[in-house]
Amino acid sequence: MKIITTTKYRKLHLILRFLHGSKAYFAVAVAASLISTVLNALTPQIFRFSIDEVLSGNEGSYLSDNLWILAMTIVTVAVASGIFTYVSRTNTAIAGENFAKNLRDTLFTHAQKLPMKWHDRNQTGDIIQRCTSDVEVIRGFVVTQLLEVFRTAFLVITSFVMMFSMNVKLSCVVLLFVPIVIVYSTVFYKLIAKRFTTADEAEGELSTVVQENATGVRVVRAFGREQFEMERFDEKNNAFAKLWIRLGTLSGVYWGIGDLITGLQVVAVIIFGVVEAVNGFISVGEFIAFAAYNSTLVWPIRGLGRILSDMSKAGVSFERVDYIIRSQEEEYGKESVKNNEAFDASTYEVPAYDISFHHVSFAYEEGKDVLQDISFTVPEGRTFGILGGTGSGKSTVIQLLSRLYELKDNKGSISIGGREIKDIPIEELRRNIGMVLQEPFLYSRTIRENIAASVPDASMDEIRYAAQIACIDEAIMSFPDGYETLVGERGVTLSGGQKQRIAIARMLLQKAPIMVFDDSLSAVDSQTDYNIRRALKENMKEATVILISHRVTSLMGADEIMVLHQGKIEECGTHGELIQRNGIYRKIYEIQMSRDDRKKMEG
Ligand SMILES: Nc1ncnc2c1ncn2[C@@H]1O[C@H](COP(=O)(O)OP(=O)(O)OP(=O)(O)O)[C@@H](O)[C@H]1O
Repeated sequence: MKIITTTKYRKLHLILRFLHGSKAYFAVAVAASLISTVLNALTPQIFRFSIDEVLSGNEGSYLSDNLWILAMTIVTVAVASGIFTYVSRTNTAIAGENFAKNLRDTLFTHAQKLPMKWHDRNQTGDIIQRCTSDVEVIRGFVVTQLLEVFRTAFLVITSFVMMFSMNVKLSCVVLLFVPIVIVYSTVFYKLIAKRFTTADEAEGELSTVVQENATGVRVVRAFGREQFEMERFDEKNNAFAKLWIRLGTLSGVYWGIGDLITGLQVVAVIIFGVVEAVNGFISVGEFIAFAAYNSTLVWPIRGLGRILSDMSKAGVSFERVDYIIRSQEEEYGKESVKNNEAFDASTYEVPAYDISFHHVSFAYEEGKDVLQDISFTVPEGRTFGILGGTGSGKSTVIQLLSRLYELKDNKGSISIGGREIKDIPIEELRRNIGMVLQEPFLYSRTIRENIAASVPDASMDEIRYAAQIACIDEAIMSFPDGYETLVGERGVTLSGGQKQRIAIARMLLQKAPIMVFDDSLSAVDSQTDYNIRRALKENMKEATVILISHRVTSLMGADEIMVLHQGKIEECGTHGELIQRNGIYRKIYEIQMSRDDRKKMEG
């Protein structure tokens, strides 16, 4: 998958966009975190004051006689800091979850609108990973690391203000280490960024293998491909593990060297602090407070490396997620229609339904035409059959008709009712074309919901009527739960023919004026195929129908039949004309039908 560059500004823009509706929570979280940091910075000062007060031998002073006041102050500050930490965490959680929800919503909605070409180019596993784990990495960055960056910056400033106010020389010693740690962390950040990209891509490949095997488990078993698939999985799994081991080793080196720098910093502060204390430039209380500030600084500054490394991970995830967000949506329709504010897809009407292909050529990939100079017309209300061997381009014809793939300029034109389909708003076009695809897809929901997917508010009578025409009502009623039977992994396993008929019922319910059957009766027996076609003819007289099939019997009744061969029209005519012509159609017919069958059909 191509990675596009997402600049810092773009990332910031995305963060602000998806924080929409929860910016206030985020602001409260930052403010509460900063207040808690200030409160924590006060504690060493109270220590300092207490120690110096007691050691000064200033007996009789009010505070040395009432040390409980100092103790209570420390407790009060700790409690207040705890409350602000709580406020910060809860608001962070709300902001973070809203952020992730907005981001997931956008990705899902946008992915729905991306063209088929985009889906062909991108692996499902990888898309899933971008919409799930990458979103999680970004969420973690926004709610944890980003807040930590604010907090660390504020902590460093507050601590240095306190330290410089006590002893400039000693503060400079601590300050010396800050750029060393930051430079060191940044170098590490750069080093690790590329490796995270590779690791994420490897995770995507691994998910794809798992997803393919989960969905294609029957094929894997049927062809005895378990060993092959296990080896394929092992290969991806090993590559993935190796990448993470390398990342782990790199992190180990980073943390090891980081420990060394921290140790040196602590030693330097102790040595210089003792020297300053012995020379009387710093009191014992100040020295202890100094040591406390130094230790509170050490971890956030060291953590900066972790934050930066997580930021590099989030940076990669941002690019991966942005790849989806930036991908161009399907062209909606003619610009003039799209930009017309008064446009309402629900009232826009395709004028009439006769379909015309005019010198259409098409290639999925550059230079490899799968359709060549295809021209035909289907008058409104007629049935048009397409016959052809596998890969001859039958499905491509209907995918172009519904604009699942766009026709290139100068490669012919397709029109419905005299109007070019590129000028018809895509929503409207698809609302008028009911399609049953070669491999019907059913949701893991009830049969009723699956049929009603095309018209969610359809009545039970309408649903049953569609199912009766598709010759599936009886079978559905024989299930104990009838139309409420759950389909899929947690429900019944339907046969291929049953799935096809449910998909047909779903399409019939849509009552589209154009109906397309892409080899969608291949899994039903000839008798059921005939029953369905007869019921369709009786009940859907007005519809313009395109029927794709390998089976001559399915097409014989069509008003016109087009025979495709390697993307070209081989023959066109009625069944009778094509039989007379003695060409490829007749050959297929004779192969498929025994003489007795032919007599029966013709008689
Ligand atoms: N999304 C795609 N990307 C690239 N090539 C494709 C795509 N879909 C189909 N093709 C290629 O286009 C050619 C025509 O495919 P099409 O699916 O239209 O054939 P078909 O006649 O419907 O075949 P079948 O009867 O096997 O379904 C084939 O060579 C196929 O490999």
